[in-house]
Amino acid sequence: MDYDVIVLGGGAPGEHCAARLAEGGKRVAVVERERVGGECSYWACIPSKTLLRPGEALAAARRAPGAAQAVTGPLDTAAALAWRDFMVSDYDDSGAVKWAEGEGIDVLRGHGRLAGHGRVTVAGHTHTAEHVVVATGSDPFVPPVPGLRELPGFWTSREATGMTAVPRHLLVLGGGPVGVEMAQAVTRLGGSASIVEGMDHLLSREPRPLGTALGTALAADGVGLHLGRMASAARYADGEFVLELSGGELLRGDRLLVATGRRPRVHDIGLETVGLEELRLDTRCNAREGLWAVGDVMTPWPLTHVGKYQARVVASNILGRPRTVDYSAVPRVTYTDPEAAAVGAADGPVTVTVPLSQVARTATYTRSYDTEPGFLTLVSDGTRLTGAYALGPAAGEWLQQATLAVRARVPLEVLEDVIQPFPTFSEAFLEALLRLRAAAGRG
Ligand SMILES: Cc1cc2nc3c(=O)[nH]c(=O)nc-3n(C[C@H](O)[C@H](O)[C@H](O)COP(=O)(O)OP(=O)(O)OC[C@H]3O[C@@H](n4cnc5c(N)ncnc54)[C@H](O)[C@@H]3O)c2cc1C
Ligand SMILES: NC(=O)c1ccc[n+]([C@@H]2O[C@H](COP(=O)([O-])OP(=O)(O)OC[C@H]3O[C@@H](n4cnc5c(N)ncnc54)[C@H](O)[C@@H]3O)[C@@H](O)[C@H]2O)c1
Repeated sequence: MDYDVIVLGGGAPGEHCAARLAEGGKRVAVVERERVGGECSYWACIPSKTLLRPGEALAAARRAPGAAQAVTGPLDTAAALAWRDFMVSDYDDSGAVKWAEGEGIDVLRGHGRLAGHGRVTVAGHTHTAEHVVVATGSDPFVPPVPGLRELPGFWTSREATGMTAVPRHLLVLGGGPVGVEMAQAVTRLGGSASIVEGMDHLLSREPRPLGTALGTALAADGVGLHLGRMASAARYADGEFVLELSGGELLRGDRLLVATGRRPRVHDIGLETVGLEELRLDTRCNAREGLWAVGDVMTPWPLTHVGKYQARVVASNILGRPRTVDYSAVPRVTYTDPEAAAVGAADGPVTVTVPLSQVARTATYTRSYDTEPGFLTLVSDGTRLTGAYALGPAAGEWLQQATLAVRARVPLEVLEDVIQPFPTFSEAFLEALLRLRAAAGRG
């Protein structure tokens, strides 16, 4: 055997799996055909969060009397884009490769393909290993809207996160996390944006109240919202992209971002050579003897932290410590301002909502504390927390106590006995838990 484990795909989950295995004493190689670090590092999480941050910082200052008066000039777009370039290492993965080598991981450059059990062919050479971990990620999905797939020059998330100039008006097809984050980034970097979303609320995978409240916040930023609308045609005319909506309305923009979801990258990876027509995993993320998968290629939630979680589960199993995945408490955060965060179940027998305006932190955070959308919803089966979601400043940070509570199955009585610091957004849990216990008939 050349290796104990070959990881096919060097995105964040693949890297993470390889590092855990190398730490555990395994001989590991990662196969990567593009850049070590994958989508997240260069064209997804990192650049999108970096592009959102200048607008968020500026808006926070403008909401705080005293700081607002110090904001006298426009946002420096060139500096914001240069920060993005720095954060993606100018699209150069030599730092990531150096890191991998430092961990004792071999990087095999080129397109990898399974060539039978425990065999992976890269650049004409076949390498052998006891285990193979498929971590090939996902590609953007472009829907079959008439004219769209043939349209030259439309953006997917790669071009949007890599923008070298801010669009005057960005048309966004799809109101999921990619669409809403990029629409707000563009709007706050000095452009404008409209979102067309087929469902009747943004963030269609999340609870309706969360997507609806985010819509209110984005509309206040000036983002145009066309909800419950499908594009019936797309074209380029007179120097502009044109989206025709069901009902005949026309939207125009100098750029078009298609953000309508992603599909697993399973094309030409040789699944048939190991007798598989498709990847199906058990709760250990195992497809068959010696074949595992992590990350977007096979996941209930295509998120970096979920892929890295799967990676830890797989590494643990390969290292002889049996472990299975538990998806009951998957945290999701959309990094708009305000943030939209959710974990666990969207609905349950007992559900309560409290507005953020009633916690003292909100009033110390912004002068417009009672007019901005913000809330915390808790979902329970009557004895434990089974889900939670929130919209508000840094909601992705303070909602994580709900992630722990759901995952650890903390009884409501214990949660209510938790001391929350004053004044924090976390104090919203106090009132919400009181109401939850009353609603569950246990107050
Ligand atoms: C705009 C955007 C923003 C996002 N923001 C967030 C966020 O804030 N937080 C979050 O948790 N998630 C976010 N995501 C999702 C996150 O980017 C993905 O979940 C994550 O990148 C998946 O990692 P992966 O390793 O499975 O796939 P990838 O990152 O795509 O990595 C797979 C790697 O495998 C390589 N590869 C594929 N096939 C082969 C082959 N046959 N041979 C050799 N190499 C191959 C590819 O080149 C790639 O480098 C975002 C996604 C987008 C599009
Ligand atoms: N902050 C984050 O964690 C973050 C940020 C960006 C992306 N991501 C991940 O990347 C993945 C891809 O994101 P995404 O936003 O592209 O996908 P998505 O599947 O989450 O959202 C796509 C949206 O497009 C809509 N849609 C699909 N076809 C349409 C059509 N023809 N017309 C109008 N609307 C249509 C869907 O209803 C859906 O709301 C997500 O699953 C998410 O997990 C995460």
